[in-house]
Amino acid sequence: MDKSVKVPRIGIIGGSGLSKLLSLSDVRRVKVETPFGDPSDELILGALGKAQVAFLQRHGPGHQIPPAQINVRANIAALKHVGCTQVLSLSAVGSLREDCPPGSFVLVDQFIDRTIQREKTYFGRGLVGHVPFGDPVCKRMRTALAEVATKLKLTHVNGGTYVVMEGPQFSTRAESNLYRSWGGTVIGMTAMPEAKLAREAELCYAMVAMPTDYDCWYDSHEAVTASLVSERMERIAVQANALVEQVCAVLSAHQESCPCGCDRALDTAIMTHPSSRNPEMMVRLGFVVPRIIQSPGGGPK
Ligand SMILES: CSC[C@H]1O[C@H](OP(=O)(O)O)[C@H](O)[C@@H]1O
Ligand SMILES: Nc1ncnc2[nH]cnc12
Repeated sequence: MDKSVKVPRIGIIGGSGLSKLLSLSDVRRVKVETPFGDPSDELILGALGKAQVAFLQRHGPGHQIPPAQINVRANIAALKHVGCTQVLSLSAVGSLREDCPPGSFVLVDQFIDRTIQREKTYFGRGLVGHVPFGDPVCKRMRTALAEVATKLKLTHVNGGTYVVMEGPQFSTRAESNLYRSWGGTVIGMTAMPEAKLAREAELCYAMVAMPTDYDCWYDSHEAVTASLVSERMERIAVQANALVEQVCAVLSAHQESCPCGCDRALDTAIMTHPSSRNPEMMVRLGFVVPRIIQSPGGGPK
């Protein structure tokens, strides 16, 4: 890999209706091959103001990849490989709460993972690991997002639970009401396993959820359709871009180690004895977390 590609960057994952960043300059596209297969698309490297970023369309060019078939392991591995240390993820969601209307922003701090069909870990037989996940979102990133959202006078809620459903069909009304009774704030199909894999990759991760609809629970509002999601995302794109651009300026100043410990998640994670670790799995994990093989004596035990 060209060395100039690998500088400290902010990874930005764009979801439905957010296929590009409006003010990106010095743009170049790179194809990253990973031991986990191909990411959803080439990464778009560039500068957002003074911040170096890597943008990835989650559903691929022209929205070809459905939520359950996104190769999230490759997406996260590719972002890490080009030097990303923080990942800002954007997702169009249904709102489960009256006070998070379409057009607002929810700075998510928790998830309920209801997905069933997806590859969710870089670990496995021969290399067993369990990362802490009580606080799945990086507090330093979420604080920065809240400050910028306030400065931009965006309607936003700081904190909220994102229920991740399998899809691709939207929920039944009974399910939607069940998720509300669980304390869900928003519902979408893509935040998992993204957040889990970001933690295993020792990346800081934050999720900006953008409600486009009230799912199907709210009788006096239109129930969700894919067309409604696209239409509402078009309306919010300029505000979403402003939030991303301004928060990247703050995130790019995060040079020191993460106070929440996101960048050291593997320190306490690995169960398999060093002499019993599968060498191929170590190499694959090493693509994502190079320190695990670069410093066998000093890296995670
Ligand atoms: C087009 S409606 C359903 C689809 O939109 C959201 O995608 P993303 O999270 O990538 O913005 C939602 O999670 C579903 O995947
Ligand atoms: N109601 C909804 N359910 C799941 N994903 C969504 N994305 C946007 N709206 C959604």
